[in-house]
Amino acid sequence: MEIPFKTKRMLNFGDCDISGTAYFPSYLNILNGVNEEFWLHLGFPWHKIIWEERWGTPTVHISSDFSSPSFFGEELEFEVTVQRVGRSSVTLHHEINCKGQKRWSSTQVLAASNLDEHTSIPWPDDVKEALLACIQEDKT
Ligand SMILES: CC(C)(COP(=O)(O)OP(=O)(O)OC[C@H]1O[C@@H](n2cnc3c(N)ncnc32)[C@H](O)[C@@H]1OP(=O)(O)O)[C@@H](O)C(=O)NCCC(=O)NCCSC(=O)c1ccc(O)cc1
Repeated sequence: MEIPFKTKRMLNFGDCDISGTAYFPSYLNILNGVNEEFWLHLGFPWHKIIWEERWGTPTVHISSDFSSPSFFGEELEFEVTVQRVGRSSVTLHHEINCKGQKRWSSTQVLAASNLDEHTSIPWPDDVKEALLACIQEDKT
């Protein structure tokens, strides 16, 4: 996986208001799709960990700053940086740019959670190792 993880998303009709300006609830849904893709590339696809292993990564904190508007038909570039790995949490930072301009950013904390008991669990060893490798290998 490229570190930091990068991917792109086009702003579709359903992501925007009637003026064609991106709508922030859609941004969060798009961001969740980017997270899902990040976990897939990390080696832990959500359909496997949720259905086969019964743990997930619910968001316990998220904050966002929106600096410039985005519009219908634009392609947003997402960059995901792992900032911190705790016992059961990981802090991800997302930078979202388009055409060389910063559009928004978000800092998000996910916590590994047992999906039957709804309590946090320590990261499985291989997951923690993969997350820590993202910090160590990030040269930016
Ligand atoms: C995740 C929880 C089960 C964890 O509860 P607890 O067992 O009491 O956890 P802890 O207090 O141990 O906290 C776990 C870690 O998160 C950290 N944490 C908890 N809250 C916060 C906040 N607000 N900020 C920062 N860090 C936090 C905490 O410091 C722990 O970090 P470590 O030291 O690294 O272990 C519980 O907080 C919860 O269910 N919260 C609600 C989550 C939710 O509804 N999120 C919104 C939408 S759901 C969602 O996004 C999603 C659901 C399912 C999926 O598979 C994927 C995504």
